[in-house]
Amino acid sequence: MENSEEQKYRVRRLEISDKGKGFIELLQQLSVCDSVSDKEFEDRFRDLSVLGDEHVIGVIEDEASGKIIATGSVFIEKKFLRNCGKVGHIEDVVVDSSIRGKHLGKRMIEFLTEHARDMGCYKVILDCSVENKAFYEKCGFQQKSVQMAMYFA
Ligand SMILES: CC(=O)SCCNC(=O)CCNC(=O)[C@H](O)C(C)(C)COP(=O)(O)OP(=O)(O)OC[C@H]1O[C@@H](n2cnc3c(N)ncnc32)[C@H](O)[C@@H]1OP(=O)(O)O
Repeated sequence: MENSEEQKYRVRRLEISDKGKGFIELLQQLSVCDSVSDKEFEDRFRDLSVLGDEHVIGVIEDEASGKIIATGSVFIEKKFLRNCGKVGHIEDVVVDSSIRGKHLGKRMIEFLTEHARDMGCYKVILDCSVENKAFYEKCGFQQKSVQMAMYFA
């Protein structure tokens, strides 16, 4: 991506005004997220803000349209293992369907993994579908283990 494009599509942290810029609609392209009121959004935003650098949500805003077109999050798990080591967990990565394939997903992953590295994590991990395995490999990840889940709702 050229420098002007890099400037245009820079990753920044989520801001409280981003709900009005299509942030929730973007998340809907990943999973169920259809009834978040303004109050619920603000309450959750404040809950997460208290965590500071321990939980970061990145976004890319399209300056032309003012819409949020990519997002992803990373939270930092503090462990006893690895001599009180830390692990970064990447979640909720999505690029707007109109602009996929232009390396915005990769930029988002770079932002999130760099944050985990800066926070002193010894590794960063994520779960993904088989369809997205090649994308994460291009971002430098390797397949490890098996994903397990138990849903309560
Ligand atoms: C931890 C999680 O959140 S998993 C959930 C991931 N999100 C989703 O599934 C939501 C729907 N999908 C998307 O939003 C997007 O397709 C994403 C986030 C998976 C990828 O974002 P994009 O911006 O389209 O990917 P990007 O352009 O950065 O791709 C980087 C490289 O991976 C490749 N790539 C991207 N997706 C795929 C794929 N599904 N299969 C094979 N290669 C892929 C690209 O061709 C590119 O290769 P290159 O470097 O050789 O040119």
